[in-house]
Amino acid sequence: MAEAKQLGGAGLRGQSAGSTALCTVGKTGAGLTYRGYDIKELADKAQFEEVSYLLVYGKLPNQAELDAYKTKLKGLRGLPQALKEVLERIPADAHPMDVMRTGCSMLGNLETEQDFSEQTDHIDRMLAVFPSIINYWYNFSHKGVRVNVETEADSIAEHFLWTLHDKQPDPLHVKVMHASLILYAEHEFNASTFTARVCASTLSDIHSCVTGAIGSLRGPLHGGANEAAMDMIEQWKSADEAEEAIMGMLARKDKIMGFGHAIYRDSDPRNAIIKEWSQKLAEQVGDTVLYPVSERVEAVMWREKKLFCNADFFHASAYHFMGIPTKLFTPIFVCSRVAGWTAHVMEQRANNRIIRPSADYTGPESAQWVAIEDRA
Ligand SMILES: CC(=O)SCCNC(=O)CCNC(=O)[C@H](O)C(C)(C)COP(=O)(O)OP(=O)(O)OC[C@H]1O[C@@H](n2cnc3c(N)ncnc32)[C@H](O)[C@@H]1OP(=O)(O)O
Ligand SMILES: O=C([O-])CC(=O)C(=O)O
Repeated sequence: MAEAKQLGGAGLRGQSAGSTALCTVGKTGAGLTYRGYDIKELADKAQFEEVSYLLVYGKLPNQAELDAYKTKLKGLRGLPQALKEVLERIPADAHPMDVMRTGCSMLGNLETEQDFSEQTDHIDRMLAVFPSIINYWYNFSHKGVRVNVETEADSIAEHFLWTLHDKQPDPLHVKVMHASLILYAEHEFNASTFTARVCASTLSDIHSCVTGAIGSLRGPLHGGANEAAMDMIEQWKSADEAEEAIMGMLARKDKIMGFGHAIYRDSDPRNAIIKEWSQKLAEQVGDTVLYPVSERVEAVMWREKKLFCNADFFHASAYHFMGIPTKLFTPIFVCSRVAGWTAHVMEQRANNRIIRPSADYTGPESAQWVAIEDRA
């Protein structure tokens, strides 16, 4: 394991803002772990529901617990009529992350958390219904179809793909979705999780915490990078063309989306895992362009800048190969990260003090009052 990145300067980098038992990120000797379990082992061996249960309920479920949990989640996929009506009014050209934000917020109006003792029921509900929200809106606004969201799918991974394409998905795609949802589920005090914790620290309700977190995840420096990476790589018809374009972008000091990380120094452990799945999917669809382009961009970025792919970069091609529209990439991140966000909300609530840091004042020392008619 490489040394931890030297952290300092702006963006609260390197400052501890609290403690957590949920996750280590880039910790020497540990890397990325969820409650002590290595990410590679989880992504290889677990279903997403085992991981969401681990995060929210504090332990890996045994078979009976997993079965009961999945049955419960399956029963929570339906959309209330009032939420369907709201989704039907959101235009096709809306940003899908705005749809998620509104969907979560509307759910909070219809099924308000009245007391923190209800928190796990609301968390289970959000995990189960978020894929229904985005795919109901997508199918209605783009195809005029009111898709059935009460599918027979065995898992959240399968339910997402089933409600997107309105048919039972390819088992390989379901397997990849499990891995993807696991990789995205949790990442310590990243920007969106910190947003959720700040909101939780005011003793606000769980839908407000998650709605705020969705807003933070939307930005291209965070979750939105997977879509931005896709928009970039699909422009190029060959690896050579990609290399030339990347060299130009670096010369212009453009940001290359899907590269770099606030904490990791020389690799993001999620990349190797999703990259392997992207390669398998490329073989399945007979791709000869997108995967080689992605690999070349990865090589050039490392050669030129020692910048590495983060979790988002190979997610772009992997999702694309599964027929997922680019605009739905970041909402999938929401369907996964809601497990981590809400586990953090529970952790914050269990040992709360309102989060309220200080600022270094940089304004004028003292200003003289000027009457409005005398102002320049
Ligand atoms: C799931 C996730 O949210 S992962 C993150 C997804 N975001 C992206 O992929 C967006 C692209 N990446 C970035 O903007 C950044 O790497 C961030 C936001 C992830 C991290 O930001 P920081 O911690 O401030 O980056 P860091 O301190 O390592 O930057 C060091 C230098 O590398 C540059 N750099 C970092 N990432 C990139 C990049 N992707 N492309 C080009 N240059 C970069 C920075 O501009 C900086 O240069 P400077 O010193 O001349 O200003
Ligand atoms: O940790 C971060 O800053 C961003 C990230 O990779 C994530 O949230 O998954």
